[in-house]
Amino acid sequence: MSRSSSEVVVRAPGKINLALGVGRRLPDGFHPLATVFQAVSLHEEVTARPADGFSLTVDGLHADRVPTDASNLALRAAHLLADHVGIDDGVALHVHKGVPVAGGMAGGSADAAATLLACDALWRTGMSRDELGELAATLGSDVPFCLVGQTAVGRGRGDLLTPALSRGEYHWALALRDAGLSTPEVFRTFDEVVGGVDGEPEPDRRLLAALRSGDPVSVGAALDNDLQPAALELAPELAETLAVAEDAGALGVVVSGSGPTVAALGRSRQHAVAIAAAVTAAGVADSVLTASGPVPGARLVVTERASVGDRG
Ligand SMILES: C[C@](O)(CO)[C@H](O)COP(=O)(O)OP(=O)(O)OC[C@H]1O[C@@H](n2ccc(N)nc2=O)[C@H](O)[C@@H]1O
Ligand SMILES: Nc1ncnc2c1ncn2[C@@H]1O[C@H](COP(=O)(O)OP(=O)(O)OP(=O)(O)O)[C@@H](O)[C@H]1O
Repeated sequence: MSRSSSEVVVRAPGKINLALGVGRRLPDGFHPLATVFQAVSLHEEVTARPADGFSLTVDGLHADRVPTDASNLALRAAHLLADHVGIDDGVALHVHKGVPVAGGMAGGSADAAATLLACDALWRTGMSRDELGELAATLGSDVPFCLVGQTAVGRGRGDLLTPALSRGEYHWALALRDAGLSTPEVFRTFDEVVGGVDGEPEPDRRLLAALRSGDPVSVGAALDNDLQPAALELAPELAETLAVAEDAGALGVVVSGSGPTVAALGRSRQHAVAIAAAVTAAGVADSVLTASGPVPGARLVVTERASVGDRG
C-alpha cells in the first residue's frame, strides 16, 4: 500500500449572536434572520486521519452528550464532502470539544466546518473556500459562519454572510446550563409566543456602528436577541442569570442564539472574570467560562505527512 498517510488538525470557533432579528416562519419551516455573529475563543478541534471507513471519537467539554452515530455533524460533513468530490477514501475523525453542547454557541456547526476543512486538506480536493461555504450551508445555518469567523452579518437562514468591520477586543463571561435547549424547539416556541413580523428583518445599525467605533459600552447597550423570550419561556431560570450578570456591572447581557448560554460583556478581561465569579457565587449557572472575540474562523493547525509505504 503506497497511499499517503497524513494527519490534519483544524480548529474552528464557537459564536455569540450579538444581535439576532427573527422574522415570521416561512413555508419551508425556516425563519428569515438578520444576525450579527462574533466568533469567540472557545474552539472545537477536529483531527482527521486516513482510514478505509468512517469513524468518530469525541472528548472534551460535554463529550458524553454528543451523538457519535451517523447524525453527528462531523460525520455528516465528511460523508457530504466525500460524496461531493466522488472520493472512495474514508476518514477517522476525532473531535475535541471546547464549545458547550446545545448551548446556542454553534459547537456542532464548528465541528462540521472544521471537518470540511480537515477532509478537504486530507483528500486534497482543491475546493475553494466559497465552494466549501456552499456545502457548509447544506449542513446547517451556522456552519458557513464557523468557516469564516471574525464578525459577520448573517441574512437569509443566517448562512448568507457579509463581513462586518469591528474594532477592539470584547471580553465575555458565559453562564452555562447543563440542560441544553433544542434549536427547533426554541424556534417553535418563538412562533407561539412572539410570532415575528412579516418580511425580512434588518441588521441592527446601532450595533454595527458601535462595532465600527470599537466602543464596548455602545456594543453592550445594543445586544439584542428576538429568540430570548422563547428561551426564557423554556428555561425561566435564565432571567435570574441575566439579572445577576447585569448587577455585576456587565455592559450588556444576552442569551446567545437559541440559548441557554447567557453571554455578559465585560469592560475588560478582568471584569469578565469578575462577572463569571459573581454568577458562580450566586449559583445561577451550572458552570461558567470566559472568552474573547472576535477570532478567526476554521484554520488548519497541524498537517503531518508520511507515506504508509515508508513505514514498511
Ligand atoms: C439560532 C442560530 O444559532 C442563530 O445563529 C441559528 O439560527 C441556528 O442554526 P443551526 O443550529 O445551524 O440550525 P439548522 O441546523 O440550520 O436548523 C435547525 C432548525 O432550526 C430552525 N431554524 C434554523 C435557522 C433559521 N433561520 N430558521 C429556523 O427556523 C428550523 O426549525 C431548523 O430545522
Ligand atoms: N458534533 C456535534 N457536537 C455537538 N452536538 C452535535 C454534534 N453533532 C450533532 N449534534 C447534536 O446537535 C445538537 C445541538 O448541538 P450544538 O452543540 O451544535 O447546539 P447549539 O450550539 O445550540 O447549536 P446552534 O447554536 O448552532 O443552534 C446536540 O444536542 C446533539 O444532539
